[in-house]
Amino acid sequence: MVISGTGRMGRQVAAAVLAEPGMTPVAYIDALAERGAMDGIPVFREAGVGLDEAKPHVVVDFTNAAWTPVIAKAALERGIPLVIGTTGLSAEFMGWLEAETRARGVGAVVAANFAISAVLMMHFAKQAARFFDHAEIIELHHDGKADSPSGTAKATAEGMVAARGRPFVHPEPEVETVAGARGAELGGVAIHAVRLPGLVAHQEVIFGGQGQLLTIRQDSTGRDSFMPGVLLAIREVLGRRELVVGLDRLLGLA
Ligand SMILES: NC(=O)C1=CN([C@@H]2O[C@H](COP(=O)(O)OP(=O)(O)OC[C@H]3O[C@@H](n4cnc5c(N)ncnc54)[C@H](OP(=O)(O)O)[C@@H]3O)[C@@H](O)[C@H]2O)C=CC1
Ligand SMILES: O=C(O)C1=N[C@H](C(=O)O)C[C@H](O)C1
Repeated sequence: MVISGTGRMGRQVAAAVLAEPGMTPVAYIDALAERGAMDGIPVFREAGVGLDEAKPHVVVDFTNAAWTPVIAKAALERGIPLVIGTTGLSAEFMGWLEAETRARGVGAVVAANFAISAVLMMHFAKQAARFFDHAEIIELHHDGKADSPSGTAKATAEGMVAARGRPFVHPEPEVETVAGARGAELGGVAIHAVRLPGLVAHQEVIFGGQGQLLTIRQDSTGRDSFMPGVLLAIREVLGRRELVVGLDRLLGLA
């Protein structure tokens, strides 16, 4: 296994893979890395060189929307399947990945969230979506997070709108005394992003109706929450020949 990214998630994946029978982290690839090895694992800075030297069965990427297209291109050119957890990826890149995996017959799994509790939270939010006209999302993350809103929040809102077949009702303020007070908006769902030290990754989906509220809340209290999903995706991607978006598809939920 080659791990793209030596950040919080890359290193957590390396530890999980190391502890998993039958899996070995053979190298990291990190374009910005200053050291030649981390945790006893060699670090390559150039994608092609790293893949040619390490010859992995799978690449796992947790980096940044600027880097993921680079490692994805290098991996697919070599026929190596990918598991991608990086969020904030462009629609253009996702379209390219869909076409490229299909054309080459090489698998890729892209999931905004690998925690089973988050996958279920998104699943339940989709189920509730057709019973309410109003919904808002509060996502809460650590203060080091690069992208806002979170990929999970976007995927949740998109899934809810698709499940319902039309946008939610989004009440606009008559007067907005501080710009952005109503948050971002996707398909009528207001999304509010909280960034604080002390948080890991959390989300509330709040549905409002006549005299009632439904709140679906999910908490990742540690990055170990993502590891069973990542390991499942690594195993599954080897048997795939095209792009799979969302862990729900690997869990029989979609
Ligand atoms: N799908 C899921 O379940 C989860 C997804 N994520 C997503 O994973 C991604 C990484 O998260 P996290 O590990 O916390 O982030 P970190 O900031 O800790 O790590 C990011 C990694 O990407 C590298 N990187 C950043 N920018 C670039 C660039 N322009 N070119 C090349 N490499 C770059 C960093 O290199 P360096 O350290 O050398 O600067 C680092 O190795 C995020 O998109 C996050 O949203 C996170 C948790 C769960
Ligand atoms: O950056 C993070 O930490 C996380 N990113 C993913 C996202 O953007 O949804 C998944 C999880 O929320 C943790």
